[in-house]
Amino acid sequence: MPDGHVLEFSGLTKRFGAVTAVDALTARVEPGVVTGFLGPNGAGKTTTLRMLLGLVRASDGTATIGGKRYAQLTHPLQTVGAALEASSFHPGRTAARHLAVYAQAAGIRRPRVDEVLGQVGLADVGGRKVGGYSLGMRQRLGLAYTLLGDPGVLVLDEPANGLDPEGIRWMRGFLQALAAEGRTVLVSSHQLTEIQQTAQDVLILARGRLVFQGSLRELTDTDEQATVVDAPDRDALARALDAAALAYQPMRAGFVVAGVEPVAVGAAAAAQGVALSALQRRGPALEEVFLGLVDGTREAPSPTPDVTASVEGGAR
Ligand SMILES: Nc1ncnc2c1ncn2[C@@H]1O[C@H](COP(=O)(O)OP(=O)(O)OP(=O)(O)O)[C@@H](O)[C@H]1O
Repeated sequence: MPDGHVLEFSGLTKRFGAVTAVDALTARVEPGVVTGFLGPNGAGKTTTLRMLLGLVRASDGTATIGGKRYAQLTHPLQTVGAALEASSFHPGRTAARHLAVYAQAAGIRRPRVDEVLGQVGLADVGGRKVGGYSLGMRQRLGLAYTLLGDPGVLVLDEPANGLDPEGIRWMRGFLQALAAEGRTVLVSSHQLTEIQQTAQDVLILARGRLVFQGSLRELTDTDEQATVVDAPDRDALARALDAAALAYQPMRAGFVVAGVEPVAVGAAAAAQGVALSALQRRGPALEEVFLGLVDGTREAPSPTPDVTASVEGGAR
């Protein structure tokens, strides 16, 4: 099994004239998990990936794969498989022929072509000309190309573009399986919803700057917790909350009590003998946090508080 490598960006900067497309990006991408590279259109994701792959020269800083710049890799296709958005395939060539050309150039044995076509679900159509491929089939072909050298690192730009819901589900499972094998998988997207169910970690870029790096779980681990509580007798519940001086907002799913833990809300209800039908903690919606970070109205969540660290440390 190929080893994943750490991807490291250090002060990475790219200026196009007056435009700073990527601004002092410092981040690490670890093997073994799918990492989402998120940001709105124009945030600088593609430019970052192009610098990582040696396609664009950085104005400043470095981007390395296992400690080496792309140009220093002895066997690039066997180390990192990359599919950037505009992967172009000659329409008059078959998918198998395309892959065979790349395989030969990289010293990869020919049977590998059929293997990767099978892996991405194109085994039956590998002999067809790419000109007749749907966008989703081209995406799969792009992925097949990245897998040719059985690399430990995969870098994919918007791989779900053009896929139907079934294709998106397939891609999700496929990328997670590759990461579970120990590979490094970096996937860019401008849509949180696309990444949400695939990635464990995320880097979020806005206007060329890193606004968040961490796990998706940490992203919503903010102070904006609330408790949602409900009871068959809502009037009695309202009286119990009033008696405990807890402010609440009636919603369809129950009452939302902002900034109060479920245990305190449950105790208030119990004190008045009110039976509950629901009691749960609610964090801010992920989408809300993402958009706030991107438009600058929200700060990145602070590092996990000490109390959580010691609980987790104690459990180990
Ligand atoms: N070759 C170039 N010359 C001049 N400006 C460029 C060039 N390439 C990118 N830019 C600019 O750099 C910024 C970042 O673009 P980039 O394509 O990296 O963003 P992105 O996050 O990948 O967006 P998208 O999701 O739309 O691809 C944009 O303002 C873009 O116009």
